[in-house]
Amino acid sequence: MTTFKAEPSGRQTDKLNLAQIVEIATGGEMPLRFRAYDGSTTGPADAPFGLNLTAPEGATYIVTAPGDLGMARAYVSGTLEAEGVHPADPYPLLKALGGVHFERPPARTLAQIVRSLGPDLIRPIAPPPQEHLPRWRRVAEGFRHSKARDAEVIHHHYDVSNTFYEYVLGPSMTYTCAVFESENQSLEDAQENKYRLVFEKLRLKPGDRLLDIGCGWGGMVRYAARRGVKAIGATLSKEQAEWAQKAITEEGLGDLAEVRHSDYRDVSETGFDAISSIGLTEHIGAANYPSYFRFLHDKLRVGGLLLNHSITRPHNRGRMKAGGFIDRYVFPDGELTGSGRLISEAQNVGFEVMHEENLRQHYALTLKAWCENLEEHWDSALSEVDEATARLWGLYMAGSRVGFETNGVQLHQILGVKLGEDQAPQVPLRPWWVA
Ligand SMILES: C[S@@+](CC[C@H](N)C(=O)[O-])C[C@H]1O[C@@H](n2cnc3c(N)ncnc32)[C@H](O)[C@@H]1O
Repeated sequence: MTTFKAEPSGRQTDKLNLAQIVEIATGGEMPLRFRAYDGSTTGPADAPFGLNLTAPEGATYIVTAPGDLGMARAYVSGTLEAEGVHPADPYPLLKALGGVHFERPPARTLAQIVRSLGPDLIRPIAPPPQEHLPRWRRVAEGFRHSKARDAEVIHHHYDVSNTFYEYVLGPSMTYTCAVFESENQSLEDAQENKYRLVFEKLRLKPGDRLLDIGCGWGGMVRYAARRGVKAIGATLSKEQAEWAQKAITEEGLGDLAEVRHSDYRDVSETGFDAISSIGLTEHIGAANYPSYFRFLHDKLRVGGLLLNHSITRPHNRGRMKAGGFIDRYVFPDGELTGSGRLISEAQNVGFEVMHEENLRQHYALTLKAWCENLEEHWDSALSEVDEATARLWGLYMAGSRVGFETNGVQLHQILGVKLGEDQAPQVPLRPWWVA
């Protein structure tokens, strides 16, 4: 790779073309082919993947919102085209870009860039105009996670189209990390493994009562009901609840299973034998962890078990918000912390934490399978959602896969048990499930 020189043109007064600006932004280590509408090019000409900046609008997105937000806006607007990859799965391109250190250039170089782009490009610009990509209002901490705001945010992500999710997720309609016995196992089998693992960790048996919060399309609820467990699921997504109730009826599980369109905080029943929370914690915000775990503790009988399955950070320091385009377009208000923080918060309300398991490699495989599904059903998917939405989903799933592979994020299952006043042990001596 060539090494970037701070003054590629030799004189600070010279105007830079778009390729030179990209060279500066990537520290001279552009691993992809890059070409722009001004005719300039950079990066290795024989690289298998490339980026093509087709219009000034794309340049403006990139320069006015530095980092992944601007790139993502340009990409979903179609003014930054990826070459050599399918839009359902830009993973190879993102993986190559993952090695680039985007550095802020020195002030004089920045001034030169601004001069080069000119006032037309350095101007405020609305985000891509697609209606389905609302620009999320930033709200102050105290207003995030009100029931109304959470309902709005969940509606945005989950009520896209059940059919679109069927294409991406496959028949299990499970939108969380699967558990793979081998890299070649099918997604369907791996999702079944995950449900079995949760079911067994929770020591469920016929006649028990399970509460599944953030239940999605009801996969866990139906798995448990098929095995004689009375299961209630709660989801904030109306479309999910309708889909799940229909599936419950069609399978003849109506006596045992129920999925409600409801905030988990509105579940009034108590005395559950077990609670599963699979992919919900990411949505609730770290400030709410104490009330979240206290609520779940209150809902269990003594000896009842909680299985908390969620994306985590690999450490317990620093910022928790996803930031960038994920925060703006995919999971507004989502927050991640390390598993240590989740375990502490569960312990602080009285759970005895018995076990934790990190499944990060499994989430990378799950995301790979979702991208493959989207690619296979691309044309049909485009009759359900517009192309910008489909491209956005491909981008965020492939980017998340890179995140799990590079340990930017992890996935933890945490198992806790509610003790009685005497603090007596409530579970067998050794783990009772097959890993
Ligand atoms: C990533 S999905 C996981 C769905 C499901 N557990 C699965 O594994 O497929 C997250 C779920 O959390 C739900 N959710 C988020 N906030 C919620 C809340 N406050 N109350 C109830 N459900 C919520 C969403 O509606 C969605 O069903």
